[in-house]
Amino acid sequence: MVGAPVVWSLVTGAPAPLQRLVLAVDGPSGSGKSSVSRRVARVLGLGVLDTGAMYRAVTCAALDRGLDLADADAVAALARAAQLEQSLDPERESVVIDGTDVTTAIREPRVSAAVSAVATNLAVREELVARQRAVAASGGVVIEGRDITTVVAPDAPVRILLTADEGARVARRARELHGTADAQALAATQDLVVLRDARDSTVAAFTTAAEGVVEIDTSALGFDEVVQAVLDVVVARVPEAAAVLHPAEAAR
Ligand SMILES: Nc1ncnc2c1ncn2[C@@H]1O[C@H](COP(=O)(O)OP(=O)(O)OP(=O)(O)O)[C@@H](O)[C@H]1O
Ligand SMILES: Nc1ccn([C@H]2C[C@H](O)[C@@H](COP(=O)(O)O)O2)c(=O)n1
Repeated sequence: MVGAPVVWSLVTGAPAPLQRLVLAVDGPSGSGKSSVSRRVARVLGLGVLDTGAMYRAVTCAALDRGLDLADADAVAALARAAQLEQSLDPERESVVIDGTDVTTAIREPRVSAAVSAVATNLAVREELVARQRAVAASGGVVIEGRDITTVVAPDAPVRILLTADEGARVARRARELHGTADAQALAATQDLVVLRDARDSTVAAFTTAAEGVVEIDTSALGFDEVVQAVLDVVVARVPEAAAVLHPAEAAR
């Protein structure tokens, strides 16, 4: 079919050069970075680090301990002391903080509503960025968030900013949360996306691409088309990646 997306699939294990690869992905809420990064990691045989989950885990622990999130020192102390274990396996999402499995809890509305207060705490950011850089140093990973292309891994060989217009992002989130993007669902979702981005953008630049970062506007693209666009950038920047990819024979 003319114009049908060609989706890459993995035919062999990732070659040695990809084991050192860091693919940095940023974007605003609903741009698709978590879902796209997970799929790309699977296809390339890489790990995936969801850095938003780290901010969410600290938020969860702070709320569970009854901390006042406005108490920047107390929350930063918690972040510094926290034992955070996170699966990098794209097939298995798992987040454990100080022995408590918060994989599901970090997605609860109470955490989504509060996480910006933690993500805008500069001392918390310093701690979590250091941990994210340690993962980047090991390589073989897709890292996604808001400041990966600019702060965490500005030297990564592949850096991508996923964008989408506000309407598309709110509609995606509405479908995810309410199963529909009707007027009521859109209204209920608008602030979740727009206000959080406004708060988060006070500490990270994720709306315009920094120099050397490839922007992919996903507004009019389907999920598989975005995955392919990302893989095309990877192959353009790291030609060795082509050795493990071939066009899928049928749409996946
Ligand atoms: N190109 C696309 N077209 C339609 N829906 C998409 C597309 N990409 C992702 N989605 C869907 O949009 C929703 C939001 O995607 P995702 O969670 O990956 O975004 P995100 O950028 O990581 O957002 P956040 O930072 O808020 O977690 C998901 O339900 C996902 O399946
Ligand atoms: N590198 C990052 C990753 C995430 N954040 C903020 C943005 C959100 O408020 C929160 C949770 O992220 P999400 O799971 O919705 O992607 O953490 C950030 O500031 N920097």
